[in-house]
Amino acid sequence: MNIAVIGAGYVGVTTSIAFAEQGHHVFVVDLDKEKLEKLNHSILPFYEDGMEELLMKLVEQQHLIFTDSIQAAVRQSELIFIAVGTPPLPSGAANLEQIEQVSKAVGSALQEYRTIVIKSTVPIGTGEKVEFIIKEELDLRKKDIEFDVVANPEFLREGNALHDALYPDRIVVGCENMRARKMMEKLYQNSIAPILFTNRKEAELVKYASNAFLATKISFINELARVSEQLGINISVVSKGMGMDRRIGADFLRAGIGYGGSCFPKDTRALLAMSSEVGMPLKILEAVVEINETQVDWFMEKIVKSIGSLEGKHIGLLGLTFKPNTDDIREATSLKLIQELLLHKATVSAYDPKSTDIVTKIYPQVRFATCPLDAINNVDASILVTEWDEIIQMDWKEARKRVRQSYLFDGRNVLDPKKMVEYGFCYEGVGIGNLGKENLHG
Ligand SMILES: NC(=O)C1=CN([C@@H]2O[C@H](COP(=O)(O)OP(=O)(O)OC[C@H]3O[C@@H](n4cnc5c(N)ncnc54)[C@H](O)[C@@H]3O)[C@@H](O)[C@H]2O)C=CC1
Ligand SMILES: O=C(O)[C@H]1O[C@H](OP(=O)(O)OP(=O)(O)OC[C@H]2O[C@@H](n3ccc(=O)[nH]c3=O)[C@H](O)[C@@H]2O)[C@H](O)[C@@H](O)[C@@H]1O
Repeated sequence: MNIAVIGAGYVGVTTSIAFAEQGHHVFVVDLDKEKLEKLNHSILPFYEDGMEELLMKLVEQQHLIFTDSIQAAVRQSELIFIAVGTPPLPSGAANLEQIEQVSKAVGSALQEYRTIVIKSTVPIGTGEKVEFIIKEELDLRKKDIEFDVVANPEFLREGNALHDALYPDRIVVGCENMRARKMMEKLYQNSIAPILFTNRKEAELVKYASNAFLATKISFINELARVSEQLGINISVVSKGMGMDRRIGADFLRAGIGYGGSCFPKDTRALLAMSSEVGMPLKILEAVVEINETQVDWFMEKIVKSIGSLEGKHIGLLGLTFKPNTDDIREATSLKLIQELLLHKATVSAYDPKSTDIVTKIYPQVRFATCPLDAINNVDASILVTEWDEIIQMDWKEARKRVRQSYLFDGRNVLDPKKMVEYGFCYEGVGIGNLGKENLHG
């Protein structure tokens, strides 16, 4: 099929590559000419391991065409995917400006029947809104052209994006009639993933509910970690025990210094705003957001409790991105942590394999190291913020020799506490308590 994908962000580019890899011809549209130019030269606008090679192949085969013309893409494609951003407004609600702009442009480009598919994460009722805007444009042009609007939310994870787009757990398609459903069945006819057909609003809510539920698992375990610590219980063992029950599931039960990224914080707040708008604010979600927003503060309290005033102390941060295998620092907990450390008048060194350039611009006061060992050279405390393999597997024995004081805070519970104590660290995780105090003055 010929497919247009509007918006060349993480989702637009990844789904375009996945469709092209499945044999479709994809026109990728964006307003950002510089981005299009780079994509044309097989340079991704974000870091995702292994994706550039595939991009290069598909560009060479002309299965992927990059353009700034919505008109040309809409005219040549049977399916039009909308994958633009839906960033948060100050109220927490989603900003639909990009969606509205694209809907208008699609309305003014339509010449014959098209199925328009919303891939972006959008508030309940956006399908109707998009339909209304397109209809309005057609009325202005005095054209009576038929079209359908479908909701087909995306569930990919950054860092695993291509795999998730090619082999999703499920495909959710919200449509309002058989014609649209048939188009979507044709598109996904070779997919091995189960397809759930719903109405449009149901599909829109499945997306928010899924992200909110995953965020709930994280905040649940993070709050429980605070309690475990008081009780002298290791939360990692508790997570393991809970996760062995298939009804609960082991994923998203890892305690840490909080979730970040471009989606969980944004989507939980947007769902809260939607629920409040209909007079039913989701109490659980209010708590989920609050726990996440205070997790760094709680972690900072632990640090201060252990090492005392941070004034003049040298702190080394390991990892800055909101999770490993991405260069994304949107809503990364590292940013709040740096801000707090600087407020406490600490000196901060940091290492990250991918995001140093961006963070340098935000915090020029921070010294950016070239490798993990360099980041903790002569520090009073080391903090693991993002669980990059390179950081987990660094030479921790050597690391112990480099630090000035042996405090080690594991913000992701990924290091082996016993080994760290053996190497001479005083180790503290999230809900794991404090081990190796005897190493403090060694
Ligand atoms: N980033 C992720 O991992 C995931 C994101 N989502 C959702 O997908 C949507 C897109 O997310 P991202 O790709 O991260 O967004 P993004 O903000 O990185 O990219 C959006 C792109 O749309 C382009 N754009 C904006 N207005 C346009 C217009 N009028 N015409 C053409 N292009 C236009 C922008 O230039 C930009 O390149 C959001 O709703 C997000 O919540 C869903 C699943 C995963
Ligand atoms: O809507 C979206 O954009 C996407 O949001 C998340 O994907 P992503 O933000 O890429 O990253 P996740 O792997 O979900 O991690 C999010 C945050 O939760 C944290 N996390 C995750 C798991 C866990 O057990 N504990 C924990 O603190 C991570 O460190 C990270 O900061 C969802 O997993 C995707 O399904 C969804 O499509």
